[in-house]
Amino acid sequence: MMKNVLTIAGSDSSGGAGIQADLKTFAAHGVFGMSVITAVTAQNTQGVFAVQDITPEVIAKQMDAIFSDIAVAAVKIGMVSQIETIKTIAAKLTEYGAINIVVDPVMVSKSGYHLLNPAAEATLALELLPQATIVTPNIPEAEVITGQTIATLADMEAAARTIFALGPRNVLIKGGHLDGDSTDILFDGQEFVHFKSHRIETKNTHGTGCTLSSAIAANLSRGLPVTDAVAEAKEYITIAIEHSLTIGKGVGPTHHFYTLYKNAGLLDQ
Ligand SMILES: Nc1ncnc2c1ncn2[C@@H]1O[C@H](COP(=O)(O)OP(=O)(O)OP(=O)(O)O)[C@@H](O)[C@H]1O
Ligand SMILES: Cc1ncc(COP(=O)(O)O)c(N)n1
Repeated sequence: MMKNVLTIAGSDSSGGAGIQADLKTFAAHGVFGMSVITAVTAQNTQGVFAVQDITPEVIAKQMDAIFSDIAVAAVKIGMVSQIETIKTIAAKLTEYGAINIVVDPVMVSKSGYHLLNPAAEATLALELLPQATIVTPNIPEAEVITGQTIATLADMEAAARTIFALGPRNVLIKGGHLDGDSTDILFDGQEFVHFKSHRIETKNTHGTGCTLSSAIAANLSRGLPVTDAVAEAKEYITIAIEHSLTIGKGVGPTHHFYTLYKNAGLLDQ
């Protein structure tokens, strides 16, 4: 039976990141996507120009509407903006006993806009990380959460240990921001697993983190163990970046449906 997967995140008007990337990723994985919108951003490949946060009351109502009616097999959490937003989401996840929770601790957009109020960073770590099946910070986010500097794979492993101590069951530190190969490191409290891909030379990496975390959530919803869920998600994002789309004048999006379109003979249309 098709699994139902929820994203709790912000809307990206240009469709490359946030809710839009998440729903496309869910569709590409054959799961039924649902969304709780935390904020509406006016955004394109060049920057973020305005943000309207959705009130905690309306976020709570969106979660009630979904969880009171539909079985949710996994939840991905992205942009969460404000302290009260985070507290509301954390309380509702507890109330409904949500499972397979993937927390992507989105802080600053590629274009440099603070999508998370810096005053809410500690709340995110305290309230959401303990509920996470897996948390997926990029390097700058891992540096903020830990206060540690990360320049090497060994630094990534050390930061993963520090973040694990905050309560998530697994930590995946993404290596997209280091030079050289793009290696993501998974830590389950016991062992490290490295997921390596060669660095793809492209400027089009808008929404890569959103896409990876949604792919992990989709894979967890199908019952895959965490290591397999991450391995398959890493393959998916690598293909999506390899075939990224030069849309707009700035940092373009990735291609969510490359393999599906290829198999259906749709690529030349
Ligand atoms: N140039 C690249 N070549 C290959 N893989 C990449 C590249 N850039 C990012 N990745 C991969 O994409 C995934 C997302 O990593 P990244 O560090 O870019 O996350 P992020 O900064 O949170 O993304 P975003 O903020 O755009 O959502 C990781 O699996 C990473 O290894
Ligand atoms: C609504 C929303 N959520 C997340 C991101 C992060 O993606 P990126 O770092 O590629 O800008 C974004 N830009 N917008």
